Amino acid sequence: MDKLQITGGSQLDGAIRISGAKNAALPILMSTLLAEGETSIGNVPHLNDVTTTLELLGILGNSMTLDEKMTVRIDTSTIHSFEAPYELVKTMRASILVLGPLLARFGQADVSLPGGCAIGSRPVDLHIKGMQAMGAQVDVTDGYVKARAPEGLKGAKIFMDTVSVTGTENILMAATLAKGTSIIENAAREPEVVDLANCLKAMGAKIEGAGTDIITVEGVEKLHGCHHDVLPDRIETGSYLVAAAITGGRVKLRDTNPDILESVLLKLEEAGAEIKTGKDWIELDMHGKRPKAVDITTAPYPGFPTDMQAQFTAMNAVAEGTGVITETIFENRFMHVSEMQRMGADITIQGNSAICRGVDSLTSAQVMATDLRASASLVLAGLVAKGETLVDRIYHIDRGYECIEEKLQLMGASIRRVP
Ligand SMILES: CC(=O)N[C@H]1[C@@H](OP(=O)(O)OP(=O)(O)OC[C@H]2O[C@@H](n3ccc(=O)[nH]c3=O)[C@H](O)[C@@H]2O)O[C@H](CO)[C@@H](O)[C@@H]1O
Ligand SMILES: C=C(OP(=O)(O)O)C(=O)O
Repeated sequence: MDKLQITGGSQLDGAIRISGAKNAALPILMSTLLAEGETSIGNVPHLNDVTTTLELLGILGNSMTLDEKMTVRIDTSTIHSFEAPYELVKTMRASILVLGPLLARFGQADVSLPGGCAIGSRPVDLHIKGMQAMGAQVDVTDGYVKARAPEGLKGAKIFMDTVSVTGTENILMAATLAKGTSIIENAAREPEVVDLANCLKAMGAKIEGAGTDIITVEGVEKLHGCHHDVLPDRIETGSYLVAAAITGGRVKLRDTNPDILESVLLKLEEAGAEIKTGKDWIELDMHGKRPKAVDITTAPYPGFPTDMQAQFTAMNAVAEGTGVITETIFENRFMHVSEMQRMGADITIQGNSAICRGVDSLTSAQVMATDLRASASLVLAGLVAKGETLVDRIYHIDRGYECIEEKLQLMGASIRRVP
């Protein structure tokens, strides 16, 4: 199994391009199931989760082509299966996103239950309640969500008890082909939900309010193919900004969007970074300084993203002063802390908070990644640790970071993939 070997100590300095967002690409690729004819999706990131998604769409019977620029063309006219099997769902929870589109267009969907994962229990009850509210018969048996709506779905008013990103996306996709009007209240406002809504609108869907907490959908009879480019990955962007900040370096990130990263940019400024932005670029310069510790509380968008929490924990671990990180979205998202402690970090967990007392330096160790962002945070810690850090189980990283070692090398990091 591959590992990442990092020799700490280089101050990063360079410019790189940001890829399309994993968390937008996955629902958007799933949304092509709703469209009759061919849809093409551009700026798709080259990630393991994308490969899994294409594999799943292939199992359902779609014909697909992929060019060297990562534009995916999907033709749904040959769909012949309505089942997302356990083998794929267990490697990628976002597979649950086939539920809404298959049910809305074909009146049936069998999706393996994703189950829990390293960061928490992650139930899908809100997805199921949404489909039931639209008139589907849903049974959870043999480890599968089995949903039927032979007469089609009906528009409904749906209140989300908890703000759920993929829950909102699943219900939004289902509502596009339901008869009548659906209103999703307490909807997720994440930019990836807006990007999905924009793609659905290009297919002919009637949607208002995406990006607010009330989304209204007027169901239509059919959706058609379209072209849509996936928005830039704000979490990849944030991760490389922290990589520059933690090493006292500087970076210019291109093909990104500063407008969807406000909470993260403000925290980096509080940590002492100088930040400049343009329409599609961000420059961060730490001027060789050590970052100052910051307090963070994760929250749904526009709050501070839980997917950036581990990276800021790494930065606080070597920052000046003490920073408190509070995780409010997932119950078990501090798996990186015990690995950072093995590298000499002074972090204590109290309930859902991590109290980080910045140390002068970390020391290298062999560490193990437990989930995607935990893995990224260990790479960041490795960039400033004395000696050679070896990050194991990097298949987690390959789920969500395109060519991470090449991008870090371009910024001057000493990192390589080893067997
Ligand atoms: C593919 C994708 O886009 N993944 C993102 C998505 O995950 P995902 O959409 O799975 O996360 P949710 O927004 O649904 O989870 C938010 C909270 O709601 C709870 N919940 C969710 C659904 C449900 O039916 N019942 C329920 O109780 C979850 O356990 C969690 O505590 O949003 C998360 C929160 O920003 C991010 O960390 C993930 O990177
Ligand atoms: C938790 C994440 O992804 P997923 O929901 O796909 O597990 C993530 O992107 O950090």
